Amino acid sequence: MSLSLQMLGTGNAFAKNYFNNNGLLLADDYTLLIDCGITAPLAMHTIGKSFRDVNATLITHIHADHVGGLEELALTLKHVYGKTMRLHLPETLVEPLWNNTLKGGLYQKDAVASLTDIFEVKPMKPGITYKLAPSLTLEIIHTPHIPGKDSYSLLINNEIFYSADMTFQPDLLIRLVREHGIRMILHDCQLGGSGVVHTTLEELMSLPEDVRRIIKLMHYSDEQPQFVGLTGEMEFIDQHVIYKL
Ligand SMILES: O=c1ccn([C@@H]2O[C@@H]3COP(=O)(O)O[C@H]3[C@H]2O)c(=O)[nH]1
Ligand SMILES: [Zn+2]
Ligand SMILES: [Zn+2]
Repeated sequence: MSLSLQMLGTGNAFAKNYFNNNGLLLADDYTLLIDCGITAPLAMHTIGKSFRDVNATLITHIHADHVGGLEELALTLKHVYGKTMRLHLPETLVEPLWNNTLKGGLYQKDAVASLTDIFEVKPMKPGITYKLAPSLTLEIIHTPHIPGKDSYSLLINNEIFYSADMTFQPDLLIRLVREHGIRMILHDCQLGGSGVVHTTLEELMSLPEDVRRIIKLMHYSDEQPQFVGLTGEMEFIDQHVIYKL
């Protein structure tokens, strides 16, 4: 069994030197796109891949750096390739993703009036393990981000935690490592300021050593090069590099 991750981008919502924090999870010959932000179509083009190469897409929450590329994805697949993308997403996001984000661009009288008319929708509930492919299972965990905006982190194969955008949750992280045996944490990382809607580097640095040791940092600002070497045991992941998980 082979599991790898290639981030299409590792930047935060306002980064200009990095694409949006979206990733390709490669489980043997199955590819899952985790989030599809505004820059995802260009990032895919940059690494020489097409949305046709993706078996399914998963959405963590509704912010443009995570869903802004879905209109292009859906229209390209439908009108250029005659395909439909399988879309895994928390059930609470199905209605707002359509009504608040995609309807404006994708609605078509008598043809496309809901998310299920343009995607193969697979709603998910927290606490249930979903088998997406022979060597890939996924569970969603509701994690705090912005008041009133549902956001969900991921448990991959019951051994890797992939954070959505989230505020600092030390108890969850410690529990995942010490009680659940998680062996890797991919975490969003705000390099400066206070962690109002994201987790800051300073907060992650305050975690115990056994937790820090398995953290990889993503969703960072253009200031990232100034922080290389200043993150303790935690390493930045680079966009487009394929990491064996
Ligand atoms: O109360 C708020 C709400 C939002 N924001 C910014 O908007 C961005 C939206 O995408 P993001 O979730 O990746 O990051 C968010 C932040 O950079 C913020 O700083 N404070
Ligand atoms: Zn984001
Ligand atoms: Zn967000």
